[in-house]
Amino acid sequence: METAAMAAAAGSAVGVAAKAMPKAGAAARRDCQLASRVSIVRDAGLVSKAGVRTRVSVGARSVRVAAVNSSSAAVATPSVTESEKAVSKPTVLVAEKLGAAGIELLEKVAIVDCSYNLSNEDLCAKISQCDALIVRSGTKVTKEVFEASKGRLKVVGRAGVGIDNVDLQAATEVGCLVVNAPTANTVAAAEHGISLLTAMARNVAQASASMKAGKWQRNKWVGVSLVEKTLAVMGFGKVGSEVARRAKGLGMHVIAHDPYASAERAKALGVELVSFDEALTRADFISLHMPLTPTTDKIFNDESFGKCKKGVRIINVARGGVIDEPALVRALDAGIVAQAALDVFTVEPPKEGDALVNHENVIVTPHLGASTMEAQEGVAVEIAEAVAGALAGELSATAVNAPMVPAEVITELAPYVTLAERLGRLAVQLVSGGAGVKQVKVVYRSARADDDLDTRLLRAMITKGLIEPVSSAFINLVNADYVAKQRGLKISEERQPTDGAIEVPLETITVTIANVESKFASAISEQNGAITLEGKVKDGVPYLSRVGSFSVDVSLEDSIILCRQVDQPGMIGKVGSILGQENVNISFMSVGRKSPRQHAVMAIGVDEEPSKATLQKLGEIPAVEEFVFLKL
Ligand SMILES: NC(=O)c1ccc[n+]([C@@H]2O[C@H](COP(=O)([O-])OP(=O)(O)OC[C@H]3O[C@@H](n4cnc5c(N)ncnc54)[C@H](O)[C@@H]3O)[C@@H](O)[C@H]2O)c1
Ligand SMILES: O=C(O)[C@H](O)COP(=O)(O)O
Repeated sequence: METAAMAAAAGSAVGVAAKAMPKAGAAARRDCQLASRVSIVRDAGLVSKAGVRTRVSVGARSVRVAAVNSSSAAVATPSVTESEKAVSKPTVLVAEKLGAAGIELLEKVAIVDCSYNLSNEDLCAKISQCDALIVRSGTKVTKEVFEASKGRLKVVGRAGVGIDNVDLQAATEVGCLVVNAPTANTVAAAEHGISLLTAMARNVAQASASMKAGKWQRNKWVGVSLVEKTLAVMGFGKVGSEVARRAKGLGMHVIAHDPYASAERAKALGVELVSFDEALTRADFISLHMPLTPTTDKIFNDESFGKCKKGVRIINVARGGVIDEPALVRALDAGIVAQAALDVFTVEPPKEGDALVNHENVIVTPHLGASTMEAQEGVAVEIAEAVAGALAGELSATAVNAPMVPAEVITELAPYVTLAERLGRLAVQLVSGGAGVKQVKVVYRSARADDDLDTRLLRAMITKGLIEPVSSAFINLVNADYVAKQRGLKISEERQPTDGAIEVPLETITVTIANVESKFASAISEQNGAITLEGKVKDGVPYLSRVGSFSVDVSLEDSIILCRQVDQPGMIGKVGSILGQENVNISFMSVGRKSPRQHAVMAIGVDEEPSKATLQKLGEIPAVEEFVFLKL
């Protein structure tokens, strides 16, 4: 159950249980989590009794057989037996060519539909049948695509680094996790940068073309040397630092500009970090390796070219959009930029007759930076593992739009995550009428230092618990804060230090909802005037420990009835016999009172939902002052 909540928090496969898992590498780790994965489907209607969980059909979500497109470039149509086996597998749409090793890995856990070159219209038509989508840089995953998925799409995998072709905001809004493959093509991109640098300096492309045209122009294609020249690496991240390392090997002086780079890492590579302007004024060669962001959009423009050394040479294997392309044409024509070597373009492919592509001092490649056999196999495996992991309920290490929560934190917090969701779920059911829930305060009592307790998962799950029972929203770690904000729900968190053992992450979690009325008045605390529920974890099981001002002790595994009564002998028997008459099994019962024979709150865990008539009979017991049934 814990993992069900966490999987949902991770934005992963709610309603998706992948049964056949591979046994090797990271996939084998997932195999060990089979039980957890099965529990993932609980939110989608899993029946759970006595610790035995069974997958039940939840409409179209649980039964999926490949809806394969006969026009697909690669289609694996399952045989009848395979289809049967595949019944509970998620569907992954691979929309751009992916290495075979990645496809094989995915096929072990999913129905894989490889449909390349889909138009936006075709992608939108297909996407509502898919749990995951894998793309490279050629597919625009727009808001329209997320809307067309109608909530089914849970993961977008970008088989590469740049995620500028994915609308992250739209993904986050619908709770779709976006993961990328940030490392496997680093060396390929760096090598391509160096290829372009050397090819440009020695006019390799032009000389080759001229010779193939029957010419022998030894004087025309005299190049420039690299040794002792200054190379400015703009963006000293993974690719940039690999380019720097290689350029040092060519005898170049390497400087770098990167507002976020570590000076120590630069020093270790013998690279001097400089300002943007200094990089421009000192460089003989400029190699671009920053992401395309609102800040870097057209950062190379008339003004910046104007600051460059006359005759500078530019290499771009990052993103076309970081260069104002008409400004580069002007700088080339003016001789400010002597040459440019470009792998990436603002619009890909560029329009026919594009002035930059056709400029005589420009060499071009069609976005080939990541295109080596080795990189593509690596990227395919990296993204397949990330997508399969996300579908299996793991929090991904390469998530782009969700906070990273280390695996050990997830394991340790598992029962608290369940507790958090259930407290939220119970608290919202206690609200009556009117204004709605706007202000929620969560108090964590813990002996841990602030930086030793990551509460993001807990907050997301409280949000899930608060919102899901009263709306059609699907909440997970990806979109919890966004959805809360959209709904005007303000969740504040407070840490209260205790003297307890630091081995225990949390002693209690308290959820309070202020400025609302309650359908169970005793849930309003005398202390703060707000609906107040406190919970704790005992032996790995979440418990409700306080309702309003009353202490209770009831495990949060089943639905509960809260009942305020005048404390007197025989109450437990009366309640028990009314529930027993309707065959409602009581799993747990506790009575909290402030003093004998005064008001008391009875919390009763029930395996079945009592009928209205039965609840009414409880209410008719003379000593019962109020009661409420809360569903978990
Ligand atoms: N042509 C290709 O096929 C190809 C292949 C791989 C990567 N790329 C692109 O190369 C770029 C770098 O990839 P990476 O894997 O090294 O990413 P990375 O995140 O490791 O590095 C990017 C670096 O740019 C820095 N940066 C951010 N804003 C900056 C700014 N305004 N000025 C200077 N630096 C800034 C960041 O601090 C970071 O260090 C990305 O745009 C990626 O999409 C292209
Ligand atoms: O960002 C990247 O990883 C590169 O631009 C590679 O893109 P590609 O996967 O489309 O080759």
